[in-house]
Amino acid sequence: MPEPHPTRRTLRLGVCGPVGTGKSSLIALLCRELSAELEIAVVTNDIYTDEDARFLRAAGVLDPARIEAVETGACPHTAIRDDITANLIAVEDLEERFAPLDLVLIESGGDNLTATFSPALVDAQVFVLDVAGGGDVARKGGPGIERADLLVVNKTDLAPYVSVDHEQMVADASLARDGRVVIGLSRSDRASVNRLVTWVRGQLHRQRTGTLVPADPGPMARHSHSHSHDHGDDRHLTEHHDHLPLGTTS
Ligand SMILES: Nc1nc2c(ncn2[C@@H]2O[C@H](COP(=O)(O)OP(=O)(O)OP(=O)(O)O)[C@@H](O)[C@H]2O)c(=O)[nH]1
Repeated sequence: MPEPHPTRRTLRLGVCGPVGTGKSSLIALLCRELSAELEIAVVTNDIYTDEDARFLRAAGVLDPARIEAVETGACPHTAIRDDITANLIAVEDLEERFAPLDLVLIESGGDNLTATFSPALVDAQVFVLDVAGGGDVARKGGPGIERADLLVVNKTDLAPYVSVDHEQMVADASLARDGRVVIGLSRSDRASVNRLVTWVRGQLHRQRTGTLVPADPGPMARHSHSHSHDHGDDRHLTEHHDHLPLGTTS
């Protein structure tokens, strides 16, 4: 009878955030930095294509067979939070084919500020913003910004070109996060890359020692809608949860 693989649970790490903030680049960076010491695989999510998977395969940072693409066909958050089946199958397939894996990185399709991973899919999650999205984004809140395990304020090297004070942005984010970790990151700033890599190693250590408990950043924040009714100008304010992005009204 073949010997079973030793049971070393893979760390499943989610990376999400708005379109173009640098999620694929951050994953490529982590593969480059850690693939000599860790067995890594990647799952990407795109709405209509396998663009992110192709970008990562072309980056040459990992054996292309270790990169699987999920085509969500719908809003990216549905596949990482509402119905995670396709992602779980992709992760489990990689874990079986390349056992024992240390780390599976799961990239969400670019979404809005409300998207977060289900804790049933990932052990820990990173939310990525970038300075080019504006210095005020970190103050806008939402579950990812406020409660993801790590918030990255990316592309700090671009800050002078878009008139953003990235240190202030990191300070605003830290305030919104009640002490949870924030890293100002640029792929060209070695010290910031080291901080990111150290954080990932820390998660791996916590997972292996059984102290990493997947935390749900939660659904989008409570918000209110005013509804006008037919009876005169009587207006009712209803507070509830739904799937609209923050700041939109129905
Ligand atoms: N200057 C600078 N540019 C960066 C950095 N990281 C990523 N970029 C650039 O930002 C752009 C978007 O990066 P991606 O990694 O494709 O972003 P993404 O979040 O995966 O994009 P989507 O999957 O489309 O949501 C690319 O042109 C990257 O080269 C950085 O640290 N500094």
